[in-house]
Amino acid sequence: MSAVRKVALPGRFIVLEGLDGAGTTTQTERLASVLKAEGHAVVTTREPSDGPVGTMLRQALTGRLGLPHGRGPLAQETLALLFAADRTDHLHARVLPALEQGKVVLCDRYVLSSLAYQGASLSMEWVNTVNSHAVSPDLTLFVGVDPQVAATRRAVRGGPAELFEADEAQRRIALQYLKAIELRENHERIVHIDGELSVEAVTEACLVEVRQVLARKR
Ligand SMILES: Nc1ncnc2c1ncn2[C@@H]1O[C@H](COP(=O)(O)OP(=O)(O)O)[C@@H](O)[C@H]1O
Ligand SMILES: Cc1cn([C@H]2C[C@H](O)[C@@H](COP(=O)(O)OP(=O)(O)O)O2)c(=O)[nH]c1=O
Repeated sequence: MSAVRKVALPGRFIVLEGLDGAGTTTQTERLASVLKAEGHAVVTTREPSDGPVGTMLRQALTGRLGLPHGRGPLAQETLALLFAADRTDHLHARVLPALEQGKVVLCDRYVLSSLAYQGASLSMEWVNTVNSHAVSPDLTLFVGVDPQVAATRRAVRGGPAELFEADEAQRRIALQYLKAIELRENHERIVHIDGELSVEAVTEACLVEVRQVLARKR
C-alpha cells in the first residue's frame, strides 16, 4: 500500500517541522502575517490539533492523561495511533475545507513529526503505514537546529516540560527526522532551512520556498 496520498486542491498546504524549540510556532505566525499582508487567504493551524483527539493528546503530553494507577504515560503505540487519528480528523475538519476554498494552510507539524517522534521508539515503516491516509503537503519546511540550541530556546521560552522534551530524547528525534526526510523526500517536497539563523533570516529563507509553491500552477 502506498504511504503517500496526493490531492490537487486549489489551495496550498505548507507544513513546518522541527525539534521542540526549533522555532516553528514563531515562523508559522511570521509567514502568515507576511502572506496575509500580500493579500493571500491564510489559515494557520497545528498538530496536535485543537479538535477532540488533539485535545486528548495534549493532555497525554502534559501528563494529565496516562495509564491507570499512576503507571506512567500512554503506550507509544497508543500515542502513535492517536496522532494518526487526530491527523485524519484535522484534515477533514479544517485543512481540506480550507484547501478546497483556495486558501494557504500553514500547519505547525504533520506526518514528519510522527515519523520522527513515534519512529524513535516504534517501527518507522509502521508509523508511515498508519499515516497513509494523510494527504501530502505541497511543501514541508524542516527548520533544523542542533538539539542543544533547541534546548536553550525551550529554557528561555519557559513553560512546563512535555513528554518528549528530555535532552536525550530530542537528540534521538533529531536523527529520526533525517531518516524520516530520507523516507519521504522522493515523494514530496521537503526543504531543510537553517533554523540557527536569526528569526528574520529564517523567515526570509522560508519565504523563498513558499513563493515558489504559490507561483506553481496546478
Ligand atoms: N531563529 C531564532 N533565533 C533565536 N530565537 C528564536 C528563533 N526562533 C524562535 N526563537 C525563540 O525560541 C523559542 C522557541 O520558539 P518557538 O517558535 O516557540 O519553537 P517551537 O514552536 O518550534 O517549539 C521562543 O522563545 C522564540 O522566541
Ligand atoms: C504532530 C505530532 C507531535 N508530536 C509531539 C511533538 C511535540 O513534542 C508535541 C507537540 O507539542 P507542542 O506543544 O505543539 O510543541 P512545540 O510548540 O514545541 O512544537 O507533540 C509527536 O510526537 N507526534 C506527532 O505526530
